Amino acid sequence: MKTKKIAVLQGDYIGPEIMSAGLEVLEAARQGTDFEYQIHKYNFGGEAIDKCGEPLPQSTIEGCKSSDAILLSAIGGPKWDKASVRPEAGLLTIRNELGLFANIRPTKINPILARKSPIKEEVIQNTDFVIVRELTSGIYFGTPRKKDEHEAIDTSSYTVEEIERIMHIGFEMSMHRKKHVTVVDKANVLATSKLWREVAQKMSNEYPQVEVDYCYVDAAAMKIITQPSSFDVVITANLFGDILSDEASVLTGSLGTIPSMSTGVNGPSLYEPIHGSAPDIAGKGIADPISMIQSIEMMLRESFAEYEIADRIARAVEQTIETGIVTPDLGGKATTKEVIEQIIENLRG
Ligand SMILES: NC(=O)C1=CN([C@@H]2O[C@H](COP(=O)(O)OP(=O)(O)OC[C@H]3O[C@@H](n4cnc5c(N)ncnc54)[C@H](O)[C@@H]3O)[C@@H](O)[C@H]2O)C=CC1
Ligand SMILES: CC(C)CC(=O)C(=O)O
Ligand SMILES: [Mg+2]
Repeated sequence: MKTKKIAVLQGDYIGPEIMSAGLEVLEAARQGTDFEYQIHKYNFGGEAIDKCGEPLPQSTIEGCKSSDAILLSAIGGPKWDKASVRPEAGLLTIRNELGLFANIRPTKINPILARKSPIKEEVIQNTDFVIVRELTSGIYFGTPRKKDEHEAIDTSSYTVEEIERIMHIGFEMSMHRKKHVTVVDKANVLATSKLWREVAQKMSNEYPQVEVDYCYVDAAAMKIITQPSSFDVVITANLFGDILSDEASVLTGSLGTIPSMSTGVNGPSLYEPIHGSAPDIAGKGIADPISMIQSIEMMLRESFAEYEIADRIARAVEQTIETGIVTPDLGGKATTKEVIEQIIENLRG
């Protein structure tokens, strides 16, 4: 079997802490199997600004393009908030450079974690949906963009082609799930959202088996909390998907547990937690590593078809949560290191 090349962007603040935790679990899980990989680390984000003067050096783009998959933890933080080019700009550019237009963010309730959720168990039970977020267009990429002392402008723009390709991913995904798509937009106000609906309505004719409904983003924000099990595949624009996925993470107990995959037409996919670099807890040894570990699990399934290793990781994480060895975001007292040690012990079980 060919050795897989994994590009690693370890990020800022808690980034390196959760990345090394995740890689330890990957190494423990693949032992005794024929899955071979090589890690190649590249400078990215704030770390790259410090070392190379820019958040996304060309060598990082090239290294990522030549890899089989990319692992990213999280970038940014107060150290670079006043930088002329912030780490976040590097994140947007890498998504664009690699053509990663679809960001898949799952929200699935684990019965053990359900007890940690601030939402009532009877409300969240049976929740299992994915947010399919458009990732390389919309207001995060709009021009003109302007800010001076008197005025600031952001522009949101979508073409039919950009909407069609993300709709296609979402509809296809629904065919392997409950065949239910919810298109989330603000079509009562925004021109881009009106176009989203038109494209969605046309595409729904190609998928007669799929039940499609439409929901304004403000109502969707409410329904995610009150009726989360009513969703299957949520297809939405860049900004709305960013916000709704952080909201959805509350259902599972913590933002620190949610992975994601960003994918495009060709080239490697990128796997990363949905959260940021959590500067408030960096260096304390208490960052929840589960989001990073689940991102690695997702990589094993989606990029490498290593289902057996991925399943073993999933079970080891679940067993660890069951024994109550969890970090403070999930109401526990364990450190990142203790969580990892327990997961590895379960893997060796
Ligand atoms: N993909 C990326 O790299 C992203 C980067 N960011 C950047 O991260 C920086 C911090 O942003 P914030 O708004 O504070 O969002 P954040 O997601 O970093 O943190 C929000 C809250 O969640 C907690 N949290 C996040 N991940 C956790 C984990 N694994 N374990 C335990 N608790 C966790 C944090 O401690 C904090 O209280 C900013 O510079 C922001 O731009 C934000 C989102 C995504
Ligand atoms: C920091 C932003 C550019 C990205 C973000 O919040 C996200 O992708 O979840
Ligand atoms: Mg976000």
